[in-house]
Amino acid sequence: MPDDLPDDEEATRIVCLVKNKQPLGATIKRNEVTGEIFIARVIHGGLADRSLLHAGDRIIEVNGFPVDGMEPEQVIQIVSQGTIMFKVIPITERPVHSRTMLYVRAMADYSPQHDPTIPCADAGMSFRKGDILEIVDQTDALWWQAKKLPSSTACAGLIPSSNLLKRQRELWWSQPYQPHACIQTCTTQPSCHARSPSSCQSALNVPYEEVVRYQRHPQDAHRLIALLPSGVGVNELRRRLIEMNPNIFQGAIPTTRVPKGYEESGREYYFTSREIFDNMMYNNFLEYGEYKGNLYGTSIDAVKEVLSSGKICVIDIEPNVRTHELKAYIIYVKPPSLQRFRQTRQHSYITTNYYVNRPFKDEDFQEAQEAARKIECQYWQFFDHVIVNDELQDSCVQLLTAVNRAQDEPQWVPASWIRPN
Ligand SMILES: Nc1ncnc2c1ncn2[C@@H]1O[C@H](COP(=O)(O)OP(=O)(O)OP(=O)(O)O)[C@@H](O)[C@H]1O
Repeated sequence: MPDDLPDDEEATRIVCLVKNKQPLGATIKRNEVTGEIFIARVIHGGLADRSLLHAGDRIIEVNGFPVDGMEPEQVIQIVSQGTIMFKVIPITERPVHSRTMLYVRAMADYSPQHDPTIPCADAGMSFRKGDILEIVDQTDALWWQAKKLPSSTACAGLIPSSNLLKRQRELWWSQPYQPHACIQTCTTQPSCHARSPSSCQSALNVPYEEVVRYQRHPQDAHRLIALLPSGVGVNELRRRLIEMNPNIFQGAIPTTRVPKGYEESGREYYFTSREIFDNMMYNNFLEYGEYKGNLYGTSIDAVKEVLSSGKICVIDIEPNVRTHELKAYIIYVKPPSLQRFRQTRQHSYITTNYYVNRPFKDEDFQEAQEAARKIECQYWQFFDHVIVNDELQDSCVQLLTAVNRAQDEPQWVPASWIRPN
């Protein structure tokens, strides 16, 4: 160090880095009163972070040019590719990073390129509803830093904080929630609502749902397996699963539908009369609905009975079953392309409100695809697994694999299921 340094000279740090095409991973701001340029935020795992630049450092020079009084845009122009030398006065008291272990499931789609409010679109991270995000920094009340899981990159991206995204509901939450027309949530008993602390409805009011990794203990009850929607073969898949091993798999939905030849009451469904169904409706159902002229219900007690017998309960119903008690694993059965739909269903029969077992028509495929589009808009974020029901045999294998994984391997579940308060 030179001997003649003035006493009041502040300690500076020279940071030299070689920048390729990747972004610097930092944003800068100007103090409007003094004209001084500061590093506003450093993206976790980015180039600036790895080069030991910190939020709050004051930039004095870039490549030998003094930057005080410059517009931030002018500074950015100097920071192009190649070797960059920053002379900075390091921030004296670095804020303690609130590095939290927070994982969330996104309930909305987000694209930084379409967000006029983001401080730097290049530093932003896009996500789709249903994506699991690791929130690595919540220091800023408006802009969090996150990584999308499973993540191969070390570098985080900017995303709107929960509060900010909530305020931008119209912009990002393009599909407001509309309950399925034929399913009515049971309102006759207030306890029905209390039974579903983390149902879809409550999760739809927050932009991010906190999640944790959960693995069922071998001695715990099995997770409920819910297949949806109707019309793409869920009935057939469920039936085949149960048929494969009726000692392990069982259904638990009361219905007023007449059993098909191969069905047994208490195995695929509980076949019951309208009078008994009506009585059950008032004290036993989480939800119920009419489908093709027959009533179906989610009887919480029937599901619990199957689970407490040690079996795996498989139902086909709307995903209102997201409760900490049942820890439902939701499998979405998606229609294949129109062409594959036609090919695979050539020898299959459909039952509608008016016909029992008639061949499939093009309208049926179009209707199923339209219904799937709507279901995806409303519920995609809640699906734990997606099976495209193309080749039936193939779908059965996929279903069995998914069901086993749900029971025996760690999965993301709402945090409220594990710590209800
Ligand atoms: N992948 C597939 N390939 C060929 N046929 C299929 C396939 N999946 C289902 N099917 C057949 O399509 C018909 C309708 O299937 P299924 O009864 O499972 O309908 P669903 O989607 O459960 O609707 P619903 O609730 O109206 O019964 C059945 O004959 C079934 O065997």
